[in-house]
Amino acid sequence: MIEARELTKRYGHKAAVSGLDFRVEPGRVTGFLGPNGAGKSTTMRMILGLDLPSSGSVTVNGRRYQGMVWPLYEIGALLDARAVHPGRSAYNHLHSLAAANGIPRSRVDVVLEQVGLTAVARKRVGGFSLGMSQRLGIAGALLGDPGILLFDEPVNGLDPDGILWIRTLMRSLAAEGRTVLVSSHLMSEMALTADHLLVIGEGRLLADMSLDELIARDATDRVEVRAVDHHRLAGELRTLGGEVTLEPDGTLLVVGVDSATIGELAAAQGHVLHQLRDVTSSLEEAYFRLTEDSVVYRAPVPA
Ligand SMILES: Nc1ncnc2c1ncn2[C@@H]1O[C@H](COP(=O)(O)OP(=O)(O)OP(=O)(O)O)[C@@H](O)[C@H]1O
Repeated sequence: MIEARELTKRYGHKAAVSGLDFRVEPGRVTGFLGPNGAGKSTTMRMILGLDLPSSGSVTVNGRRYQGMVWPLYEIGALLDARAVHPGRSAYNHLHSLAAANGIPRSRVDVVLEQVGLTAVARKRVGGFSLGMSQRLGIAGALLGDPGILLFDEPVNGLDPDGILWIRTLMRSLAAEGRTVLVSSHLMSEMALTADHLLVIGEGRLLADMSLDELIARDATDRVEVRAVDHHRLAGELRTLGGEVTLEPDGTLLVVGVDSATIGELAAAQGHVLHQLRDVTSSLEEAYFRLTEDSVVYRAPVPA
């Protein structure tokens, strides 16, 4: 388990992370979300002892990372997959990591097999594709067979096969009872991978809840209707108390009247419908609404 208490990091006058309180529990994948500059990497670096908190604390299995004798047995991390000496082979890279951390050499073959790099183990890392480098980074994280794993943007730049592989790996690590914390900007991927979410904005905790709860909290039940005479139908739905938005393509978005009622009204009034469907909120929509006030870097939307 990872536990942060009032975790704060200031750079000069600016707080990158402000009073974060959270627990990352075992047995599930916890997604770590937030806009650019929200403080995700800074938090991960503090968990791993690469940065010291200005105040507050963060512990791994109840202890600070700096106090661990052999940390790779407790927590493994993928932060920057390209941060590997390019002239080394995958095998040598993992072997030296194992040797420096008191991990038996036999684990190197095990993790190479686990990430599918056995066939290229003797090749120079400098010639690896991004996907192969990510796999090597993950092999390094798994080397000590730790109970806690941290992945910073693990699917960045990966092809669909690579993304599916990482998703499956994370789910199986969590199913084995491990603690898995993963940051990502890909909402559709997070919706498929994470059970629980921590959302931060401008260094502050915005949400700490299950994926289902976050989506349900934001949900506004809407119905999408396409009708031949959409202007007449829109008027009739407004008379029923519906809030109706007319999209440029003629689609009506209706809040406040359910799809069964709309279907019955359409039949009674002789409307020809081309579409009638319930729309549920996605994680992406819930995320946008949650973080809209804390986006630091925002470009103007093209007209
Ligand atoms: N070494 C540093 N010195 C000064 N400011 C820093 C340093 N590291 C991070 N920051 C600032 O702290 C804030 C949080 O940055 P951080 O990289 O943790 O965000 P992030 O959520 O990981 O962003 P991204 O999604 O873009 O990776 C940013 O405003 C960043 O500019």
